[in-house]
Amino acid sequence: MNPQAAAELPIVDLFDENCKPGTAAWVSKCNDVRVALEEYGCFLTPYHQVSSQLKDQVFTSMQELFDVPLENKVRNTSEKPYFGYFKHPSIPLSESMGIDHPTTLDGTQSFTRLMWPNGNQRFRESVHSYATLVSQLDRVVKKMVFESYGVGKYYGSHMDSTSYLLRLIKYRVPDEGEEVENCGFPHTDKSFLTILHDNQVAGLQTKTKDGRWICVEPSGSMFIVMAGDAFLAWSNGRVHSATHRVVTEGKQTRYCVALFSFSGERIEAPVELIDEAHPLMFKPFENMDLLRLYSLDDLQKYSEVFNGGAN
Ligand SMILES: O=C(O)CCC(=O)C(=O)O
Ligand SMILES: [Fe+2]
Repeated sequence: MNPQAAAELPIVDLFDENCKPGTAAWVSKCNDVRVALEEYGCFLTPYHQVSSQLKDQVFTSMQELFDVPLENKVRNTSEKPYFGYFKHPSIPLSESMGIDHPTTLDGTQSFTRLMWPNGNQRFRESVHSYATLVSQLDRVVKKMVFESYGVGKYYGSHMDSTSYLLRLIKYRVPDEGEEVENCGFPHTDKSFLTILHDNQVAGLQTKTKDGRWICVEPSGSMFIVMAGDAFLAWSNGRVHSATHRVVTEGKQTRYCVALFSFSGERIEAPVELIDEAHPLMFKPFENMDLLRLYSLDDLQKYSEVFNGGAN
């Protein structure tokens, strides 16, 4: 069945005027955010703190970035999977690069130096401002969900331990005559939360709980907030982590900026979220271990471990 182009995903405006922490409007908004994440695993939100000008700068900078020579791109390495330059035969149209700690000047500076040894101030500044602003959206969403579950007391230490990865992703147009099987690599994110924004070229699809694929409208003025598997585990299975994929039409290049947040604390459901109706679903684990476990690079290694492989 073809995916539906449904305006079905919830839209939650987190920053409307009346919505200040402590007010009834805030409590009701927290509820909307929580319910959206429980039902769909994602929602759309307008976020005007990132100006149109800044978005344009980021996407223009991304075009420049993917034009740097491959020998520069491959300098973007990391011991953490998906934090570096990534291109995989199973997703032939896409390549991505990762900026670790993008909300710090050091993080954006060292990445920029790898790509442009003589510097590229416009790139560094726009990416740093973008990541900083979007990380504030990440904070608000989590504050709302934690409060909505009545466990706001864990929010501070959770955020203190949180780290970010900014992944810049390109989906190219296939070359003439190039046959590609574009099945879009369905997956769930291993992050706690992911916030996506694209250059208004469609492609993202998410799977509903009842198994239907729906096309997410190109983001435009909206940002897509999506829960990852770590959030699901922390919430003891209440938050849904939606399977999603990117299937582009192949007529225009799609760029997507994804801010992933990872918890530095052990992922462990708060005791308040465990009861008879909700017995503990997951043993405590480290967010980064989850990422490593599922990385494409490491699947081979782990399948050997699981199969008891001797070598
Ligand atoms: O390009 C997109 O919209 C989504 C990318 C994505 O799902 C990911 O990088 O995990
Ligand atoms: Fe994803």
